[in-house]
Amino acid sequence: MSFLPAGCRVLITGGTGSFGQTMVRRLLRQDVGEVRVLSRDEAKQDTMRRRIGDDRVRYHVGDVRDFDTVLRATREVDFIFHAAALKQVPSCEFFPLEAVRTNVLGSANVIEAAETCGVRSVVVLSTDKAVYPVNAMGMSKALMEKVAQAHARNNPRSRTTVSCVRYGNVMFSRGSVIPLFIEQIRAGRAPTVTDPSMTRFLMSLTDSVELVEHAFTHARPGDVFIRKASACTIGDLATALCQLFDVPAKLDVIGVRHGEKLDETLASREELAQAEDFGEFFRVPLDARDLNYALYVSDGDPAGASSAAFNSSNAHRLAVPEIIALLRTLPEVNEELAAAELVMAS
Ligand SMILES: O=c1ccn([C@@H]2O[C@H](COP(=O)(O)OP(=O)(O)O[C@H]3O[C@H](CO)[C@H](O)[C@H](O)[C@H]3O)[C@@H](O)[C@H]2O)c(=O)[nH]1
Repeated sequence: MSFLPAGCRVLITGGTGSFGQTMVRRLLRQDVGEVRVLSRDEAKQDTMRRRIGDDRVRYHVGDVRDFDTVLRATREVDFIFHAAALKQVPSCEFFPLEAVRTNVLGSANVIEAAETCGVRSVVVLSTDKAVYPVNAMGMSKALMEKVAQAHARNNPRSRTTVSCVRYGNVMFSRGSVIPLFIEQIRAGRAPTVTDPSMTRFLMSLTDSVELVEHAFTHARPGDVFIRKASACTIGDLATALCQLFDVPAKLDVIGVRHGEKLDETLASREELAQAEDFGEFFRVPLDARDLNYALYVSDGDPAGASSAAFNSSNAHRLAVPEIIALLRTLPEVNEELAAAELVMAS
C-alpha cells in the first residue's frame, strides 16, 4: 500500500546508513517517482546501487554541512527524511564540534533548503539520547530537535511541515553492540559488556520506519513522534546471544565508555504531560506560544510535568527468553546463526 502520493520525489539524507537504506527499500515497494540519496561516502553508494538495482534511486555525493549540496539535492523534492548524523557516543565526546557541525548545523541546512524549495514535509531522525542529554551526541540531537521546532514556531505560514521522530537503540544497526557481541562470540571470545545492569530500549528497523511514514502524512508542524519500545539490560542481551549461539554465558565486563548513561529516556516528564498516547507511539505537540507568556495565563498547564519519564529502567523489561525471541526475528541474526552452524558442520 502506498502512503505517499504516486510519482512523488523523496530525499533521504544519510541514505546509505541502516535507517536510510531500510527507508529507501520500503519506498521502492511503493509508487514513488524518485528516491534521492544524499550521503558522503561514494563507495557505500556504489555498493548500494549494485545491490538495489533500481533506476528510481538517484545518488548525490555531498555533506549536509554544505548548504549548496543540500540545496541542489533538494530541488523538486516533495518529502525529506533526514537521517544523516554523527551518532557514535564516545567519538562525539572527543569531537563535540563535529557533532554540532553535522547534527545541528547540517540539520538546519536541510530544513532551510526544504523551506527554500517548498518541500511538503521533512521528518528528522532523533534518538533517546537527546532527552536529558549527558553526552555531546545527545546534546547535539536535542539541539537539532529545537531547530526543527523553532522552524515551525517561527514560520507559521510555511508550506513545509517539519517534524521529528525519536527512537531508542536500533538492533543490529551498523557499529552497534549486537553485531559486535556476535563477532566476539563467533571468534570464541566472551562478549565485552560495559555494565551488565545498563539498560537500553530495543527496536527493530522494520518496526521503526512505519512511524516515519506516519509523520510524513500526519505530522503537524513541530510535532515530535516517539516510538515506544521494550528494554533490556546489556547483561541479559549478552547472555541471550550466548544462549542463542550455544556457548557458555561468560561476560567480560569492561566498564562504562565515555559519555554513556546507565539508562536512556525516550520521553521526558515534561513531554509526557503534553503528549497524546497513540498506543505504539506518543505525539508531543509543539508549544506554539510566543514569548508573551502573560497572554496565555488561562492556557497554562498547572501540572507542568507527569510523575515519571518513560525510560529504559521503568519500561517493559524483556527477560532473556523474550530477548532471544526478538533476536530470532532479525534476518541478520539468523544469517549469522546459519553461518555459525555451517562452520560447526564442516
Ligand atoms: O563493547 C561494548 C559496546 C557497547 N556495549 C553496551 O551496549 C549498549 C548499546 O551500545 P551501542 O554502542 O550499540 O549503542 P549506544 O547505546 O551507545 O547508542 C549508539 O548506537 C545506537 C545504535 O542503535 C544509536 O545509533 C545511537 O545513536 C548511538 O549512540 C550500551 O549500553 C553499551 O554500553 C557493551 O556492553 N559493550
